[in-house]
Amino acid sequence: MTNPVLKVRGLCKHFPVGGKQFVNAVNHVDLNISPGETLGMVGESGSGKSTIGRVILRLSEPTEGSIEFNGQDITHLPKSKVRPLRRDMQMVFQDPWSALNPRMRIRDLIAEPIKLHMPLSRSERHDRTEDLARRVNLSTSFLNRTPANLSGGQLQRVCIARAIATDPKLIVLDEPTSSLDLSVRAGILELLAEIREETKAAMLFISHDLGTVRMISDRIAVLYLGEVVEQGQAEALFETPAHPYTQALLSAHLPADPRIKVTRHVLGGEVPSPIALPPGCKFHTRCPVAIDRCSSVVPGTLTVPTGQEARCLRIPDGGNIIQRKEIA
Ligand SMILES: Nc1ncnc2c1ncn2[C@@H]1O[C@H](COP(=O)(O)OP(=O)(O)OP(=O)(O)O)[C@@H](O)[C@H]1O
Repeated sequence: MTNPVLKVRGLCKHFPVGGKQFVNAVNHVDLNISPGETLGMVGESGSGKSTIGRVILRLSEPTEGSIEFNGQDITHLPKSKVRPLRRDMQMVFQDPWSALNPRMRIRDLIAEPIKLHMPLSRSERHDRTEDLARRVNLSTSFLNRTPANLSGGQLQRVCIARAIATDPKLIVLDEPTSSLDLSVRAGILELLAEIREETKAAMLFISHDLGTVRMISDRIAVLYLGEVVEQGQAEALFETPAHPYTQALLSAHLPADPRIKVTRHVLGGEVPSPIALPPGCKFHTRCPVAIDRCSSVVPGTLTVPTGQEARCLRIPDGGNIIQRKEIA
């Protein structure tokens, strides 16, 4: 097996919010991403997706746990030593308009990371910039324009060109298609898939949209209140979701097709506050199949027959038990 590009263990991020209170945004997360692999991370708003992305790239400091990048422990690396690593780990954000300096030409925006990290001559940089524009299917006629003259999809292509400019080993994409029109999303996803094939970069693809995540991911991690409740191969996770939360997310997302026989789980109640996390399983307050024990016992991680890892006390009861209870 190839060594993972990214190995995260027991990662926690707690934001102090006055007094002795903390927002427990990320709680004991374990992740691996291999070269050429895309890990999709899904969860509702506030589940900690963006925070994980930022902490992994050391844009935000971890509270606990470890982050290994390319075999190097970067958890506590001083900022001065993190800076040169930026060449190898890049990020693409949701909103290309605010990610790009509106006063710069597209040419200079794409050349910026090259200038910062690669010892190339002026003409080599020029060639590389044009080559990058072509790789993201952006006409080179755009290069002398400023962002105001491009559409959202074209600007996101510029952001992707910047992200791949230095041949990074890891790219974190935080909702990269969410601000774009439906009609241009598929094109951006195709581009990302091509780039992954070409470059073998590891990708962490963050999205609240299951359909998008399914299209691009090899594996998927499902987050609830800052915790990975289920993680596994995309196919297995979509076909036979193990955790009641994954089942609820999927059934909410599924089209009403009478040929598909699934139990519909509709989640009741509110997401608890990350300042006062529930004891036991954090999902028990909304779980359709919770039993008394779930409110006091923290479930460990176990592997189900279809390969996913899930944290749920009900799974050892035989898995199917979760499917059986019909919630209207
Ligand atoms: N700087 C901060 N200070 C305090 N709390 C924060 C801070 N940043 C994030 N949080 C909190 O941490 C939790 C996780 O936020 P995060 O943005 O990572 O979630 P998310 O899953 O990316 O949500 P969204 O899809 O809405 O972006 C939320 O409760 C959020 O309010």
